[in-house]
Amino acid sequence: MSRKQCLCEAQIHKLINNCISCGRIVCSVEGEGPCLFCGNQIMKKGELLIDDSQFPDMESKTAYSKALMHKDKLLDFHRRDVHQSNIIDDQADYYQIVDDVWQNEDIRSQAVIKLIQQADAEQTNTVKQVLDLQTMQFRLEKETNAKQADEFRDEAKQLLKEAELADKKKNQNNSKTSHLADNQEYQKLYNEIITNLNNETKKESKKQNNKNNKNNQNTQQFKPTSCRVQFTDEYFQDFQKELLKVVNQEQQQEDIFDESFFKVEDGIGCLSMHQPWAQLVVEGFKRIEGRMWGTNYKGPLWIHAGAKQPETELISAIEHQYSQLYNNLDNIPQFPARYPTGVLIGVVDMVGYVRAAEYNKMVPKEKQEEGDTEFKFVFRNPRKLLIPIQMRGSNNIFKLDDDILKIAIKQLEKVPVKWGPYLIDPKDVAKEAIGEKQVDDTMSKIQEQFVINNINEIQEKSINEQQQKVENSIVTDQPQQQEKRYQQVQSIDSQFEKQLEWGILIKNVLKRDQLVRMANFLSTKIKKQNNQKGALKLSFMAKNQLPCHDIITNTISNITGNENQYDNCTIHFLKLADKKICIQNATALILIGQSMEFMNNNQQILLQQGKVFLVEEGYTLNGQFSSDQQEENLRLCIQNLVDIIIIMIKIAPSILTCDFSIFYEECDKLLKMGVDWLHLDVMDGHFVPNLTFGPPIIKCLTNRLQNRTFIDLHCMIQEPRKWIKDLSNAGGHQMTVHYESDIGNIEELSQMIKNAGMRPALALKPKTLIDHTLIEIFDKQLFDMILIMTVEPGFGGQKFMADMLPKVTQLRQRYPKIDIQVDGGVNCDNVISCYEAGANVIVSGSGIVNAKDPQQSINYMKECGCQHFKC
Ligand SMILES: O=C(CO)[C@@H](O)[C@H](O)COP(=O)(O)O
Repeated sequence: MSRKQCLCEAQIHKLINNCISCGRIVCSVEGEGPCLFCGNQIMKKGELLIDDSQFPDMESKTAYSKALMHKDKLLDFHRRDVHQSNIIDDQADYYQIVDDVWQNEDIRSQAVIKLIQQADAEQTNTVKQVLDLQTMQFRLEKETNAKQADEFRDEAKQLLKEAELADKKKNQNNSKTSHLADNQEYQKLYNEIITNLNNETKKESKKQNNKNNKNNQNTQQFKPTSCRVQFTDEYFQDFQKELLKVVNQEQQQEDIFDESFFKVEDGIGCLSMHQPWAQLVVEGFKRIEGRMWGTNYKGPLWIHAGAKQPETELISAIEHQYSQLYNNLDNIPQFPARYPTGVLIGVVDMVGYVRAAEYNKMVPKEKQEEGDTEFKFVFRNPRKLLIPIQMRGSNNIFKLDDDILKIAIKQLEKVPVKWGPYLIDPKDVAKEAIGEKQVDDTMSKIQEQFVINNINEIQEKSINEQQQKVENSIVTDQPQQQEKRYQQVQSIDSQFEKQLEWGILIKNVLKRDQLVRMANFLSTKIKKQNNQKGALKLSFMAKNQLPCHDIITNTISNITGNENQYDNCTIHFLKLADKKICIQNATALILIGQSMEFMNNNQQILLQQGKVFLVEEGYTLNGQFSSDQQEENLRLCIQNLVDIIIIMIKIAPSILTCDFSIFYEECDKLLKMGVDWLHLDVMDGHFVPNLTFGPPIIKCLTNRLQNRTFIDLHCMIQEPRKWIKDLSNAGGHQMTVHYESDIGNIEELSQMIKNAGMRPALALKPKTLIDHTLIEIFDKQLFDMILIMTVEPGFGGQKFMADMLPKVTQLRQRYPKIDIQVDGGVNCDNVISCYEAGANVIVSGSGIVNAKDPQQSINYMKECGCQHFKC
């Protein structure tokens, strides 16, 4: 037969061999000779490429022949005996029955012969063209050998059916028969395999035991494997057990638990997740994450949202799932506004994990948020990034890049979580082997928690009802009656104590005298708290909602006597226990129930437990609370506070006119006078005809200032994007770039500044008019602040250009909330006109530094601002 290409892969014709170059399966139709695909010489079966010269010594030659013998022995064992066990595996789905080695050999081989005959007949198949004289048309007719091929195929099919039936029958009959017991050679081989497996298993379990600190081998869990194995006699049941051990070892490698592998050396871990689940984690909805692998990693775990864009339908479905999961709680917060992809989005505390079996016992089915995964990671304390940071993800838990970490920490926002219950107690997490008793304990704890939660809900409801009654009885706004209302509210105290471990930050609503009264009111509550500490702690622990939010807000409404005012008021409950906190520019801060140390202008103030302190707007407090929490917590906490503070009026002295030989001392002096920001003018000698300083000098200053103030960088430089990273590293909090400089793609530039952890701001020179292009830019909210220059940039001490103020007015009308800064020639004589135009951030160099009494100038500027903005 001449050589022809054939695609049967030796399923129909006899196998010659595989091509060792391209892997083609060569059948007898393709025959020996060069491979018809790649041209490489096809070796015949049994032919070896290895010659004696490849064995340097006798020893390796003997080893090689021994290996060959061993291979033959195993193949022999496999060929002759394996059919006695019925092994079903996934591969079988992909192969035809003729190729199925597990089938009855005799009948199968007859069927194969028939198929070969059929194929050969088809090979020589000829088709005749026949002219139909009736229709006068040609038709095709098969020659007799083709018909014969059809017959062969039918016979083969029949035989294969028989083979299948015979195999089934045989398996049924085989169940009680030992097939190997009388064959000593096989018995020996079997024993050999079992001994090896046993040794391997012992070694492996020892390793596992050491690693996981397990003492009890019996706690190892065997899991079903992808290969279903059914053995039919006792003898093979032993074999099965041993085999399962091996399979389980492999399985355990898949179901990875390797502490060293997932330990993020010297760094903070990050986990990549798909949206929308990732966002739900950092916004406090998703508290459990299921994985097929385990890890002992604990502590802050950053969450990266993978690049895959989630479908709208998927988002709705998952949001629906979570609203159901929380039983459509009334106080369930809004679902995330955005599900960004390919970015770092926040951080949670990884408490540990629970295994699937424990999870199923701990959490009722309807409350389970994770499906069929072995390890359930337990998350707490979610914090989200105000601005997600673009980055790539990776597998498993990977180390977060230090640079990204630095930036990310600066802009975290704490997420409220108390509205919904946690179903797993951290104490029950990450126990390797949980005994029956422990499980029971855990169950009772959870049941207890459910009960307590329900009681609390009922109590809260009744308190709210009482509160409502009190409110309804209020008819006038006379001060005495207001005072009476406090008294009434004070009497509702059963739940109130819950927030005594908390601080409250009230922004933008109460006047100073109102705050003092509020503080006094809360003080009386604290006194009560001191008398009943133990009981309070318990109820607080069991409660999973924001403590007394309604009571506080209602009290504020009562104090102000104006419910609508509450619309502008933001109240933040800050959990202060065990936290170090540093505060800047708080409107009002009432701290309750904690001993803390503050530093105000280098003066240490001890805030004692049980007392309330009020921090007025404009004050800059810096300091630390004594605590044994990690440094990390401190930084996160600082950022949480800084982020939630509304910036109203800011006095930002320009230090251009100060004495640079005592740079730090000059800044320190200004800070002690109560200024809000430091405005640093960075000039490059190109964009403006003056040179000042750059990142190294800024860094020296910020190092000494130790994060005491907000560093406002006014960059009068030609290529601002070149300097973003350096300026951020130098300690900048805000980077103002000039519209007239080489900004390139403005959206990209703004994003780059945000990514570097700074607020982006845009400055306009006096000659730049606010046109459509600029309005489009500002409408996109690319910048947090707009700087209207009221002098030509480059030098301090110039004359204020009042004709720039209409620009400020124009912007304020369109953007009521944005920060608008004025810079150049601003002093006590013109500051009111700046406020009136709508500016809220005042840069003043010579107006403060060269003033007769700088402190007085600062105070005056502040007072005018407060009066104008009624804050
Ligand atoms: O950016 C600049 C000048 O380019 C300003 O920051 C001035 O340095 C402000 O100083 P005074 O005009 O208030 O003296």
